Amino acid sequence: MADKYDYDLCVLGCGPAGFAGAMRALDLGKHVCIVEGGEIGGAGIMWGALASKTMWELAKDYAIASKTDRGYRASGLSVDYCSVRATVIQAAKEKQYQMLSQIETYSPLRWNGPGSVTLKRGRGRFVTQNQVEITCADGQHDRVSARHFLIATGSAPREFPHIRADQQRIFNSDGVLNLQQFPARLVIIGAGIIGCEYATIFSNFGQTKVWLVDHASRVIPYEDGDVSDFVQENLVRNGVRVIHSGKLRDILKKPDHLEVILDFRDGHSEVIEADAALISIGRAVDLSPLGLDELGIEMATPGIIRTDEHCCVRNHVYAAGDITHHPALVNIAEMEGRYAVKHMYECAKWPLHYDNMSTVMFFYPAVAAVGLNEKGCRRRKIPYRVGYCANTLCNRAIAMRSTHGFVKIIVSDDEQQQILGMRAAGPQVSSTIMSIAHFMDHGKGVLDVLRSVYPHPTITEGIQECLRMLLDKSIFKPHAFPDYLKIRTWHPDEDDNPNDSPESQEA
Ligand SMILES: Cc1cc2nc3c(=O)[nH]c(=O)nc-3n(C[C@H](O)[C@H](O)[C@H](O)COP(=O)(O)OP(=O)(O)OC[C@H]3O[C@@H](n4cnc5c(N)ncnc54)[C@H](O)[C@@H]3O)c2cc1C
Ligand SMILES: NC(=O)c1ccc[n+]([C@@H]2O[C@H](COP(=O)([O-])OP(=O)(O)OC[C@H]3O[C@@H](n4cnc5c(N)ncnc54)[C@H](O)[C@@H]3O)[C@@H](O)[C@H]2O)c1
Repeated sequence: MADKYDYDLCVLGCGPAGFAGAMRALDLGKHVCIVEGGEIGGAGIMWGALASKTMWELAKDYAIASKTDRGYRASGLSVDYCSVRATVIQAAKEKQYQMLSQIETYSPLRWNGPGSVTLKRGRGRFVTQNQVEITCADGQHDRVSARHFLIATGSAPREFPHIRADQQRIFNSDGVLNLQQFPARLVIIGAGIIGCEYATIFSNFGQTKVWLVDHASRVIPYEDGDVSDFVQENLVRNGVRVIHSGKLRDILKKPDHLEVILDFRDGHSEVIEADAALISIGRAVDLSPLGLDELGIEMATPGIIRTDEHCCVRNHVYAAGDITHHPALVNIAEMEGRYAVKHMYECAKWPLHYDNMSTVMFFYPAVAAVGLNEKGCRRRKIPYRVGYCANTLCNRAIAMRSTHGFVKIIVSDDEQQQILGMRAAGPQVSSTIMSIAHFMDHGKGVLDVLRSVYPHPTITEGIQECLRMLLDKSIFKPHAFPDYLKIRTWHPDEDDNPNDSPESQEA
């Protein structure tokens, strides 16, 4: 093993950040100990990204199977929550066992190559600069020492101080799989990504009356107004009742129902009777169990761990993933975990950068995002042009009978027309977003993208047509289809039209 320490690297947490970091250290021939106190895969697998996306896929398939506008109709369609839950758990376990299989493949008990991976189950806490104490589920303690540490212990659902998620009737995203059946009435508090995703899932299954409440005046309030409106319209079309500017006062547990009390800015209150409530008001980090004071790490703000641009907290201690307070995404967690290890062993080839990180929001239809939106450009006073093409004109979307969606591309308002950001909604956006993210990473403009001709019929042709439109060369013309094809320009010295400005929408 590694000189005077048990291991070269000890990784706390085996979610996306910890697992990716450990595997990169293995590539570099290091002996790694992973300490995991809960489920392998963390929020990336069991109660977060993979589990919720499995449920989203099942719900979407069910909604499509329920359609009656495509020349055929399914009969005898039925769904029960226990079967859905079993399928979701099966999917999550599939991934967990892939991770475990790889860990065991590189166990020092059987792998003789350079480096190894050892998994220890329990919650880790620093007891000295180079030593962690592990508390196992049965109360036993173990200690490991290492030269370097990667803290990747993630985040947890943010809670209301006065309302506990009992995971029986009041849930957060960690407990959704505890439901025993589809609730007849579900109130979701928080209309961010998790709230809108679960509102989509439960409304797609069609068994639950859903309310979606937020204290802001829009759903996904950090996106541009037109994107938020699009998402809200789809939720409402799916039967979700969206309630804005509602502050949750309390949730009263009655024997056979919940009473959800909301207070509004205009002074009135509303009480909703429901069977279950889901709280999705963001995520928070709890550093207190980690013993960071043993490392002499000062927390200027409670719950915030400061990392430098290399994910380094101090000398031999790094942090990656949700714990760093960068956007809570699997791709960011993995990127940081891998980068932190490369920096530890001085083999990082380029700096970390977060600017063109793509993300997909799993609504109905899904919405994908990369780079700046209009709000971001206006905040930074960047003059821009924005092209909008509705999927209504895209042949592939027409063939799919799924024209609900759009492509919106923002470019710099100069000769180069550098691509600054894109938002897209509709089928296949999780793949199409990357075709633009690559160009953005290389600082390319509209003309660079248009050198390639897109295959037909594909959803990506919407991107091509949108970019052509920004050069006044589109095949279909905004003048002929003003609702489907739009171009806007914005300059910092312009007075915003209050009805048009994405800034005017509350964030
Ligand atoms: C409902 C939901 C849906 C999501 N959907 C998406 C999505 O579609 N796409 C996307 O990119 N992101 C999504 N995310 C976000 C994504 O899951 C997180 O950003 C990601 O999992 C963070 O990875 P992490 O490794 O930092 O932390 P986590 O995945 O939270 O893993 C941390 C691990 O550390 C362990 N741990 C904690 N404390 C200790 C300790 N003291 N000792 C040992 N182990 C410890 C935990 O048990 C856990 O396994 C979603 C999140 C949620 C909640
Ligand atoms: N598809 C994805 O990429 C994906 C999916 C799920 C989660 N995630 C990650 O997980 C993070 C957490 O998701 P989230 O939805 O919990 O957080 P969020 O920050 O996306 O949204 C929280 C929402 O709760 C509202 N809110 C906050 N306090 C409130 C209160 N007191 N009353 C009413 N509303 C309140 C906010 O206005 C906001 O709309 C996301 O930011 C994202 O990074 C990503």
